[in-house]
Amino acid sequence: MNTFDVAVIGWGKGGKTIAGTLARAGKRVAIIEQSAEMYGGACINVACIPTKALIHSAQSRPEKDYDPEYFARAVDSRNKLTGKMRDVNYAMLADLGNVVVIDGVARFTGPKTLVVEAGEDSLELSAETILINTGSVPVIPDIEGAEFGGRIHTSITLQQAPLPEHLVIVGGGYIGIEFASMFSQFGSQVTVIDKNPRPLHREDHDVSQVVSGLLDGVRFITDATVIRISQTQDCAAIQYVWNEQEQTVRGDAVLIALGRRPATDSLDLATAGIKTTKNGAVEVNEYLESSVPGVYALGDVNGGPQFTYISLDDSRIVTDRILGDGLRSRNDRQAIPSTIFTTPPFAKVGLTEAEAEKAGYSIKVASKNVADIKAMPKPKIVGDPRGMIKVIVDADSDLILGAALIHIDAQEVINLVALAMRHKITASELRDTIYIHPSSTEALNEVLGTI
Ligand SMILES: Cc1cc2nc3c(=O)[nH]c(=O)nc-3n(C[C@H](O)[C@H](O)[C@H](O)COP(=O)(O)OP(=O)(O)OC[C@H]3O[C@@H](n4cnc5c(N)ncnc54)[C@H](O)[C@@H]3O)c2cc1C
Ligand SMILES: NC(=O)c1ccc[n+]([C@@H]2O[C@H](COP(=O)([O-])OP(=O)(O)OC[C@H]3O[C@@H](n4cnc5c(N)ncnc54)[C@H](O)[C@@H]3O)[C@@H](O)[C@H]2O)c1
Repeated sequence: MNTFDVAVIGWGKGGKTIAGTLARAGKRVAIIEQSAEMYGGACINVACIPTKALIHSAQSRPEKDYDPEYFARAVDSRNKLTGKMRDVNYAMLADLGNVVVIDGVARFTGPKTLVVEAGEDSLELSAETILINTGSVPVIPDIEGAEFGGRIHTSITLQQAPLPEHLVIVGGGYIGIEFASMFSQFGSQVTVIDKNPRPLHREDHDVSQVVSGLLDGVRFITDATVIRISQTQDCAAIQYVWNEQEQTVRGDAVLIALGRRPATDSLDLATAGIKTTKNGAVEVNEYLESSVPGVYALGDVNGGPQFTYISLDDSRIVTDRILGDGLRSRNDRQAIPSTIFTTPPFAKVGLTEAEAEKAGYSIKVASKNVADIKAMPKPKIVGDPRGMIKVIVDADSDLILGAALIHIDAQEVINLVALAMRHKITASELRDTIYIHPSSTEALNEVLGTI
């Protein structure tokens, strides 16, 4: 039996960060990854970075026509970028004297013991501290014919397939909207089907409407129940019920984007006595420790918000637990921003207007379309004055409760608003702050001046 101080299962953002930190602090660390194509985790290989590289290529293309060769070149240059990042990520751990990289699929054989299997080979190991960082996998819906393969894609396989002429996306959430925006800019015809009355149904009506409006030419079918997906050599057919009538839409590729669930199937958690929640996440306390002391779960696998920066923050909590004073916890988290990388991007933080009202706040809403904001020249300079800025303010305390920003640079400006929320900087203070000109942030002077 090989013995380590720490075993990390999965090379995700949180796991790789903490593996390096603990190794540098003198711990003997094993990092176990099931695929050599995934050294560095989902973010750099198949998720955040490659999709944003493709989005950048799509945005850089002024034409709107269907151009599969341009797409193939964009995929090729994206693959070169991710290949380089994978090599750098591998070396960051493999070059550390205290780290052993183990290739294979890990599963528990006891609370502190694992077996790693790779083909015919297997390796047993034990560690006092085990960090589960296995990420998430796409949800497969209970819809007839909804099996990945052929013309039916996950967000990962679609990125490597030929450019579809007509892409049908089932699910109008983060992935659905980002991919609809990107593929329509690559020249594909795109249809999005969602079961809810509108895409991004958790957002305020006006916000969801402005985001949908950015997606030029994309057809949205909402309030629809998909009942069957089938494929032939020529096309895929998606049958759905809308307004009590059965309808069919055909495309040459289908993307199923109905959420992602924690990747725990391969781990045999029950053998170790590690409890899971009803959606299969590792059940953890606020310090991310599972029901077995010394076994922690970081990133998507613990059922928290599915973002790379949350996995990174999970690593701060667990590092503090192992090397620090152990006080940091996920209860400290406030105002977590997120961005959907449409063109221009949609960034949000905190409560929507509807959520704030439901929570009983007395609110003021500062809202303006970007085109009407006089003191916001940046979008006009770059030629894209679409979008809106909406900020929800607590009328009693003047604190910001939430914001939705849809404009050039929104993914940057949202970090400022989130910081203001965390540090209780009031809306009036944000309104009266000096900002760079010309920038997108300076819009806050004017928009917050409306309330
Ligand atoms: C298309 C797409 C775009 C996204 N874009 C963004 C974005 O722009 N910004 C953002 O913040 N988030 C984005 N996300 C979400 C983000 O990718 C995830 O939240 C993040 O990567 C989760 O990281 P993690 O640390 O949980 O683990 P992951 O990075 O998922 O790593 C888990 C690793 O564990 C390995 N593994 C699994 N089981 C085993 C096992 N039994 N044994 C050994 N190895 C195993 C896997 O191969 C994988 O490498 C996106 C997601 C998708 C799908
Ligand atoms: N830019 C980013 O940060 C980024 C980008 C992509 C993904 N992600 C992460 O990945 C996660 C997963 O994204 P996702 O888009 O798969 O999930 P999601 O939860 O964001 O969206 C799922 C969508 O599917 C719809 N839906 C559910 N069941 C349906 C059905 N049977 N028929 C039709 N529609 C149905 C929902 O109404 C919702 O709009 C996100 O929650 C996010 O955390 C982040």
